[in-house]
Amino acid sequence: MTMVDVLSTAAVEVARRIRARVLVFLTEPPKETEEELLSGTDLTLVVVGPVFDVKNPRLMRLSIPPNLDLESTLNLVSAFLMEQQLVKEGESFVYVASDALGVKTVKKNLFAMNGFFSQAQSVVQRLLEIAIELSIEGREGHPIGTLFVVGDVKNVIKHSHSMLPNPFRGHKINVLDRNSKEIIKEFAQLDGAFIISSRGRIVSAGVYLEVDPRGLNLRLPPGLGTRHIAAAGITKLTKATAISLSESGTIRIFKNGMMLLEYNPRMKY
Ligand SMILES: Nc1ncnc2c1ncn2[C@@H]1O[C@H](COP(=O)(O)OP(=O)(O)OP(=O)(O)O)[C@@H](O)[C@H]1O
Repeated sequence: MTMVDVLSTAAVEVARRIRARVLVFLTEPPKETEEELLSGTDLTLVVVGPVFDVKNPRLMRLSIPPNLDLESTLNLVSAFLMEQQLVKEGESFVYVASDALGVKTVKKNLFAMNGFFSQAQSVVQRLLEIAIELSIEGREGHPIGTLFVVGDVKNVIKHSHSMLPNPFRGHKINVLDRNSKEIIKEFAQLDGAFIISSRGRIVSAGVYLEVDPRGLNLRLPPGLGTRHIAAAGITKLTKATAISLSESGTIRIFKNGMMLLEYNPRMKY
């Protein structure tokens, strides 16, 4: 019997006792657990893995950035479960990792819009992962804010201008390449936005987005400043997705002028 087998059996028992409705695997579950669960209990099984799939509503695969710390992973799983109405605020779910078993109670102040998790492609996920690290770590002891605009590069460029010579010109740096992370974090200290292709190539940084919010009918939470208006606005003007990191540590993802996710890794959820 492997460790995951042992933990899985215990997790089913814990779920039964605390009346949890969802069991989350942060690691590949044993095949028998899947079968046993789907026949013997009314638990929903969510497996965090590389593909998103809701074909079987009692056995879901959820794709979130793979290299997050446990707390951020569980927070994003919570957002997904709330979005799917699988748990309500105050309810708990049981999770199994490769060497741990735990219970997480879901709080309400994490916002994810319907469909976010099914849409987020790998480039957006990767930037979310980098934004989470930047939010937690800051840079040289200071909190920093930044903005990534992904996809529809031609149209994004039409609505922007460079504030400095493009440091990425002539370099083929891709956000999906593990080695690019430190470079991105370093250039995130520049004013302005990164422009990134839908395949992950960094086209430029230090870009000012020319967005006039009048007439765009953006529906944003109150109190957001110019970075966030530009982030939401560019996604209304183009087909791009924007990932903003506020100096306060909050990460927001926008598409079609709407906010799809709001998460602050520095906060306790
Ligand atoms: N149109 C824009 N295009 C690109 N970057 C922008 C734009 N507007 C603002 N920024 C960037 O956002 C930074 C912060 O601006 P501001 O404080 O108004 O935004 P904010 O939305 O309140 O963000 P934060 O929550 O981080 O303070 C600016 O210094 C600039 O680097």
